Amino acid sequence: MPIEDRDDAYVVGHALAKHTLSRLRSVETEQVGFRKGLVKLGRICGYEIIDGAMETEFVSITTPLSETTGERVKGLDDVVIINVLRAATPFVEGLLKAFPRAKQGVISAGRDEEAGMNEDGEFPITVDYVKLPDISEDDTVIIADPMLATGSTMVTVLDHVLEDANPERTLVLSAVAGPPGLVRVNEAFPETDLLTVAIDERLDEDGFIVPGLGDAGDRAFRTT
Ligand SMILES: O=P(O)(O)OC[C@H]1O[C@H](OP(=O)(O)OP(=O)(O)O)[C@H](O)[C@@H]1O
Ligand SMILES: O=c1cc[nH]c(=O)[nH]1
Ligand SMILES: [Mg+2]
Repeated sequence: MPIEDRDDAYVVGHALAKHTLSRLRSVETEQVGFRKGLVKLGRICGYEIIDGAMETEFVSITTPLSETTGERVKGLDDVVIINVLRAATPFVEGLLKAFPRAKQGVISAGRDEEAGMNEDGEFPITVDYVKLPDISEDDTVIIADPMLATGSTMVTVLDHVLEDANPERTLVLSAVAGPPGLVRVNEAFPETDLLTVAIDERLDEDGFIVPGLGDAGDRAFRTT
């Protein structure tokens, strides 16, 4: 199934993506299964991005027997993947199976859970480390973070990534998105495309996505 265009996001409709996300959601899936699931989901999403958002071109090929025409994906070398530490790490490992030659950037950005959500539904975000590659005007930038909840983290990340860059396309890839995060990122960065595997119902009073899958970082890294 292709990527579906909803009003506020594109949704990955691949059956294996939904299957894998359902395993991730289950409270019975422990650390190793959870981490492997995020890797697998990243790989599937990467293939879906190629299938749904990238063009192919015809190329001449010589097989051991004859000349023929084949197809290659255009722009595979012009991809930048940004890992939002920490929960995106296994997700990015999977994405790299689809884009093995991507340039990579890392941003450590986290919600200040102790401060909590303010009355506008935003978290203060602490940014500890930013290391980005050069981003050119031909590049497709994929910012990976499995959870898009209030959008506070992603807006901060996009501020950093797009501060000095004007890539051809910017994609925010999540596994699960909450409606407030989609609205916030769309308002702040209307040119950015949001792609997710599921759009969930709501956020709870602590800013967690419901039904969601809990705290992705804690589940993947076995912290509490
Ligand atoms: O949309 P938001 O409300 O900003 O929430 C989403 C953020 O929360 C999680 O990270 P967290 O701050 O828990 O850091 P971690 O990856 O280190 O656990 C998640 O990986 C996102 O980065
Ligand atoms: O539900 C949520 C919200 C933010 N971060 C998570 O890991 N899970
Ligand atoms: Mg976390």
